[in-house]
Amino acid sequence: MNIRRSSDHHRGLFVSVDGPSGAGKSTIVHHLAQLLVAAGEYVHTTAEPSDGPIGALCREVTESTTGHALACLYAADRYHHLQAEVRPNLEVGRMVLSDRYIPSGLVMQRFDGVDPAFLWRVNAEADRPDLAVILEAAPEVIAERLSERGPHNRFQISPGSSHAEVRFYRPATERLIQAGFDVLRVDVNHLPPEQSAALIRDRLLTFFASAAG
Ligand SMILES: Nc1ncnc2c1ncn2[C@@H]1O[C@H](COP(=O)(O)OP(=O)(O)O)[C@@H](O)[C@H]1O
Ligand SMILES: Cc1cn([C@H]2C[C@H](O)[C@@H](COP(=O)(O)OP(=O)(O)O)O2)c(=O)[nH]c1=O
Repeated sequence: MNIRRSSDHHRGLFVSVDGPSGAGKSTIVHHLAQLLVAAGEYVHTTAEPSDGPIGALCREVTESTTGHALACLYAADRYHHLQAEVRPNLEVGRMVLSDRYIPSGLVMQRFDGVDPAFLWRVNAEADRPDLAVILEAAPEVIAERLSERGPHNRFQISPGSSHAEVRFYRPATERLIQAGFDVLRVDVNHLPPEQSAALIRDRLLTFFASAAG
């Protein structure tokens, strides 16, 4: 099934995938990329923090820095990621799939008590994705997946971190919808990652259908 001719040279679509740590973002982005390539798309997968210099700094200082400083640093990485990697790929017609984007910036720095209004402001100039996917799951489900995988940093080690993350995602998702973002919420409690990816692919198909029609 060829959903769109890649030679059309249209701007690609920008899709972000966020959700609590352990929900399955990386796994789903991997499957989604495979499905889109099989459908004839050129796909560029990426993640935040990015592979660029500011992303490296984010990873280096996440354990030793907190609050507003870290919020600004992740936002700085986001603006640089857009300029250096996301936009250039979109411009040549590739679909860009980002494992974490603005929603993570609205959620994670709340662990350090940063005011949601500040997080919104510092991210306000970042490009709006064509589709912002938010994976949703019960804290017990993601805590279980995280304990099998192992924590990646301080946001994932405290026993209540999964509960807090799920709680922070609710107002962040509502804020995005209120601001007019196209949000797709996917309940990943029971779905295997391949099926979640297929659901997102089907939603993207509707974009191509409406662009063609
Ligand atoms: N739908 C699913 N059902 C069961 N386990 C899953 C599912 N999605 C992901 N996993 C597992 O959960 C763990 C976390 O997945 P990962 O994709 O790394 O999450 P994230 O990127 O959201 O932190 C991995 O060990 C992965 O294999
Ligand atoms: C994009 C972003 C990520 N982060 C954090 C959340 C994650 O703990 C970490 C990304 O590390 P990563 O190893 O990719 O974790 P995961 O597999 O759980 O996504 O960066 C922020 O704190 N703020 C942000 O804006």
